[in-house]
Amino acid sequence: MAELADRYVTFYNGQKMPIIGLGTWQATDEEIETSIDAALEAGYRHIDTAYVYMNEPALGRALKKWFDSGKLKREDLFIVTKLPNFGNRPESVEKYIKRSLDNLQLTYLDLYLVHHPVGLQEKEGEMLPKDDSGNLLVDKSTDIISVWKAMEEQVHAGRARAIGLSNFNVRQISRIVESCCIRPANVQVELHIYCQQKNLVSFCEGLGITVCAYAPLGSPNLASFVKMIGDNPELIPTFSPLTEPIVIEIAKQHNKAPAQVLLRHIIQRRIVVIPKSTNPTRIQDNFKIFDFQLTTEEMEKISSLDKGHEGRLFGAGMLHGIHTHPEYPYDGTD
Ligand SMILES: NC(=O)C1=CN([C@@H]2O[C@H](COP(=O)(O)OP(=O)(O)OC[C@H]3O[C@@H](n4cnc5c(N)ncnc54)[C@H](OP(=O)(O)O)[C@@H]3O)[C@@H](O)[C@H]2O)C=CC1
Ligand SMILES: O=C1CO[C@H](CO)[C@@H](O)[C@@H]1O
Repeated sequence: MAELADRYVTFYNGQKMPIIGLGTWQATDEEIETSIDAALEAGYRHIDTAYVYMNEPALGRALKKWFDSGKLKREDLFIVTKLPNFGNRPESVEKYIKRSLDNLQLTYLDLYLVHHPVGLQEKEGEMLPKDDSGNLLVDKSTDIISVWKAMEEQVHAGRARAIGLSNFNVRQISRIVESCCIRPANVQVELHIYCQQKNLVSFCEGLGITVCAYAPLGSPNLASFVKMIGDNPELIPTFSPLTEPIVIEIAKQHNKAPAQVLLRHIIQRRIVVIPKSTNPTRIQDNFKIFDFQLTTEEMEKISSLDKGHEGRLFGAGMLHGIHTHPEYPYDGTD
């Protein structure tokens, strides 16, 4: 059994974030209810969503059911959601956090993240506002510093216990840290065996900022999403962490599944993971990562699989037009 301390990371303000949470991107309303039930029964206490995933209302209903049953209390859970790109304006932050809280039927969030440094224009009801040529409607006037000030106000107002950033690069995090009153508590970025974010992780560690890994299994459904939004799935790299031979070999040694080794490798680096699944068996399996340990040699073997920025799946190949924004974060450097 894992020590209790192994199951959390601790923010600089003392708040504890469960080191594994359930990802919910692409989960439909119907899937949310069964996956939340399966996850909470399996022991998950941390759920990751976002305004743009459009499943906050279903998640809110599922959570209410658990609270009403008396099986769990609000303070037992760690709920994360995110400010949409089209809310990246200081005057929009309060509006969107209030909408998320209403959707989730909650009075506070444990962590509220700026989803992305790139601001988009607002087109009511559209999650990815685009022009007639299919280019994202970027808003080049985004001022990430003033957006952050508005995020800080959400902590003062009691709507968020902690605030953080997602998809920001090291230089952007550094700009926020230099001018902030409340430091980001957590930074959520793409992180898996081929994109290990070694520089960003050590930069954040040095500042006492925790890191959360999205797409820890390599987001195997990404190409179908890219096709669905009208982008070219052929531009998405075909890396597949789940079928990496070194991972399969290590998994056999431990009598574990490749997904469990991928997740274990990340939490052993003291990084939070949020694997998404709507399949109850996989939800349970993904949580069974506290009863084995990778050896130093195994950690090193997996560490050597890193491709740095080349290993990124969520890059310029998707969201046509996003790279024209001055805050586009993935230019191949830190
Ligand atoms: N901040 C950001 O910009 C982003 C945040 N995120 C967050 O991170 C979460 C995780 O990332 P995501 O992109 O979903 O990708 P993941 O790497 O978590 O992969 C999820 C996919 O893997 C499948 N899967 C889950 N468990 C297993 C298993 N044990 N074996 C084999 N396949 C499995 C799932 O299918 P099935 O459901 O059928 O099990 C699903 O298709 C998101 O859900 C979201 O909450 C994600 C992307 C960007
Ligand atoms: O969380 C996310 C999942 O992927 C989507 C497409 O890029 C984004 O909305 C967002 O980054």
